Amino acid sequence: MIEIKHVSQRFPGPRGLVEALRDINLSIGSGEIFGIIGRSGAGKSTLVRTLNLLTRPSEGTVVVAGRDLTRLNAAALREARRDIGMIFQHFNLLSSRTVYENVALPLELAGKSRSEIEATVAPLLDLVGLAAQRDRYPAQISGGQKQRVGIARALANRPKVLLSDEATSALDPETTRSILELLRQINRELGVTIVLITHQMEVIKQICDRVAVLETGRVVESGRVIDVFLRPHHEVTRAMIGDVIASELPPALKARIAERLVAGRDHLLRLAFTGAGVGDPVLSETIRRYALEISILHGQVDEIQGQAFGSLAVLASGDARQVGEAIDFLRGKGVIVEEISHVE
Ligand SMILES: Nc1ncnc2c1ncn2[C@@H]1O[C@H](COP(=O)(O)OP(=O)(O)OP(=O)(O)O)[C@@H](O)[C@H]1O
Repeated sequence: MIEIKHVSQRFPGPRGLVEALRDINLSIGSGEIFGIIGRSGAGKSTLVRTLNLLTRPSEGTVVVAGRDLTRLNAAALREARRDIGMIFQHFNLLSSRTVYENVALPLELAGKSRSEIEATVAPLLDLVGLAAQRDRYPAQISGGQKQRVGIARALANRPKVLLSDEATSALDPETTRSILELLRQINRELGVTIVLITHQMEVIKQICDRVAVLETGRVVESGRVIDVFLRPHHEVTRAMIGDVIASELPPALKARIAERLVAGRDHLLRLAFTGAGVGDPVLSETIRRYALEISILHGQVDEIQGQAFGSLAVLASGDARQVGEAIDFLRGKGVIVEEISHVE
């Protein structure tokens, strides 16, 4: 549905060119919920603006629903943008218009008749749960309800793609969950492809099928959400999924661990497991079988789209052969084990 090929974006800055996006390549399938996550300044806003060509990339192509947006003239681009709905962090509603009139706006701009507008807007308000609020003004509804209006408005032109730019960042956790639930329902019922730009891993965990991690304008990691959680490669990804990585341990502990790693009897391991493994006593069984001493440095149990996921950082003491056998045993039980050789 969306093919981003070799997209780079450079802006003139006070100290020369700023490379906001560097050779981005992403392929997002029809009906997918795809997350793009990154820290502040990573290039998320620039990427989302490039996806509907609000910003023209310095290089590369953006194909949405079979059309290369970079090759269209202004009129054709306006037409192509009807396939792309967008929702925003601050909702961008018109305060002088009611809920109904806000949702109707894109249809008015497209020259639809009053009856066509009513026939489209009424079911959309039902879908987002705002039928009873149709004559209220934005100032008279909650933040979550405002975002529901934003979603209904974005769907008015029956887009194939919905772009969400930090749409839940201004909402409390419970409202965030309900908005994400609504987006998932829209994805399933209407088949709309959704691209979510966010800095919140919670958003990715709750509804995304796949994720790309953006850092200094590059995609540093991408894949199925569960796979990225199980085997994060990049430090930024680890930090974002809340994994305590060696470099984030308290300095005094880090120094002690570094000494113990050098001495050779200790091994710093990251264990990750999913599904049934989360409830299994596999670690205690390993300790018993291989006569290891294990100190747990950090642990978390989480849920990714309803699937349990756990990760642990442990220091295992024992001779190299014992530890090696224990690692093989854990891997045999479906645990993903990574040995971290040094702490900096
Ligand atoms: N119009 C512009 N002119 C110059 N530099 C820009 C422009 N837009 C973005 N940048 C720079 O590009 C980089 C990426 O910015 P961008 O706003 O895309 O990041 P972001 O990931 O959305 O960050 P945030 O989460 O803080 O909004 C930053 O270094 C930013 O200063």
